[in-house]
Amino acid sequence: MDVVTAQEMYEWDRVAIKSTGLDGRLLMENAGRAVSSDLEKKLGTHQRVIILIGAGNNGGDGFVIARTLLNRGYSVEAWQIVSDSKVEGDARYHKEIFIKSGYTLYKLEKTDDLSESLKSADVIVDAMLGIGVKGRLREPVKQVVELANEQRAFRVAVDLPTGVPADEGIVEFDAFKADYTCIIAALKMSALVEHTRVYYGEWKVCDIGLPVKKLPSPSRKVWQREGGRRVLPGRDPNSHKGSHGKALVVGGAAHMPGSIAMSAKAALRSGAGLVTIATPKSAMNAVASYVQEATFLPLAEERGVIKDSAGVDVSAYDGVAIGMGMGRGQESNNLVSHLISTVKAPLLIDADALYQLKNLVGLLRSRTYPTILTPHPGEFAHLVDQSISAIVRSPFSYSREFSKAYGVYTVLKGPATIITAPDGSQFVDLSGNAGLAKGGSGDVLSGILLAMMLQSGSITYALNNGCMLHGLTAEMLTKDAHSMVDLLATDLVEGLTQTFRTFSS
Ligand SMILES: NC(=O)C1=CN([C@@H]2O[C@H](COP(=O)(O)OP(=O)(O)OC[C@H]3O[C@@H](n4cnc5c(N)ncnc54)[C@H](O)[C@@H]3O)[C@@H](O)[C@H]2O)[C@@H](O)CC1
Ligand SMILES: [K+]
Repeated sequence: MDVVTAQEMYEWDRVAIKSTGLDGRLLMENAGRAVSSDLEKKLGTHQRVIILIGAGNNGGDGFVIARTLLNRGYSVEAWQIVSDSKVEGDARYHKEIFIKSGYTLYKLEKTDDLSESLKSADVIVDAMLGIGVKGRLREPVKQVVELANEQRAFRVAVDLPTGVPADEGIVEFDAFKADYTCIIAALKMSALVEHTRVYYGEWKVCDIGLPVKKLPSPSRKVWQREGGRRVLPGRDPNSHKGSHGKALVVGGAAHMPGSIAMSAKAALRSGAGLVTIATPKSAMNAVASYVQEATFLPLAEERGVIKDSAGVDVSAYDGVAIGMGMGRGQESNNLVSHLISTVKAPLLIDADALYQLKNLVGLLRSRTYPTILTPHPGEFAHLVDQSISAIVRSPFSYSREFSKAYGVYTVLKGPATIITAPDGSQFVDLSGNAGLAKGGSGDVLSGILLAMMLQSGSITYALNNGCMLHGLTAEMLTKDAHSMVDLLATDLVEGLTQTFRTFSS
């Protein structure tokens, strides 16, 4: 599923019309019908529907929806909220068909009249503005949006909620608050960004018959379960432990043995052949009691945390992850820079090692093997010297810029996790739920990602699938055994068993 900006959507529209001769009015008819059919699944036959229609093509979709639902016998009032002279082009064409079909068009003259109608509505459909919105809402749209938001009716947006920008990064806006959004043709970027996604409610993308083969690819996609399943690494019947990769996880401290232990166990549960844990000697017993299958590489320590361990030999491993529960003291800085310079295999940098990376970021460019960073927005903000709110408002551009500048894979974690490759191509993983918002989930993810990389020819597929397996496990566990409140990271490690049994079969 592609994710587009407003500009990319307009380009799709242009290419579709130019390359095939499809008429814009036909696309509008398709859009309106697709939305109507989707909406019908949510409508009771006696429910009163009010459709709010604006001046542009989003309003044009509204005329088609109103006509289609009225033709199908629903109780619909269509309200044009702008003056007649503003309705032009394809929207005007569909307005005329609506009127010639014998239906009444209500026009906004006194807000009180619309207000009365809205009060008795069961469903309010917003076809006022779509991807063409510019800046804060102007009157009369602003007032109508405020009125609609006050009602108890079920609110449905067409394409995107009026006022919400299609792109990331725009902070000042007023918007229709939808319970459900029927998105036209392609998912808009703002549906995945924290401060705008809340306005969409639940959503679905409706197909309007664009010529898929002809459309330019936006190089930004949602990673989907079926695609993921197809590229999940299998288990060769003749394989042995060496066939599935030797992993090294580096981190832990005497007062924080849990993180590295969970990463190691998650890596084993995700199919790594052998896992070695490099940790201070004083943390080893605690870690070993949780992961009996791992071997150990004791590291020099001072007061329970890793001390300068620059000499540690990492040549024997097929993949390395560093940072989980390591602590942020300067002592481990040399170790991080040593691994960046010497690991001749995929190197995943997480948690406290991301913190250390700030002074070492220039070294990343010299790596010839894949480097993977797995920050949450706070860690990423620290790394790139931005505020957390700047990152969560523009996660796509910040992670793309960073990945391209330093030649690394960035896994920016969140409700929509964005996985960016060094060439700037991006995938979004939407699996998981709020049960994951707890200490330790990230450690488990690092272990899964490391194991997936050992077993897959493609780092991107490994990361996408690793994020998805992690999220699916949370979803599965909170469906039966757990709630989102009590779910623990160790539950995720154990839950991987069922995810692999069901997802990879
Ligand atoms: N393939 C496509 O791209 C298709 C797009 N369609 C629809 O067309 C929409 C885009 O149409 P348009 O480009 O006409 O744009 P919109 O319909 O989103 O908005 C344009 C109108 O909004 C007004 N406007 C902009 N900012 C405003 C503000 N802050 N306050 C008040 N009024 C404001 C403009 O004056 C203009 O009249 C899509 O969202 C979708 O609903 C569909 O008709 C089908 C095909
Ligand atoms: K809309």
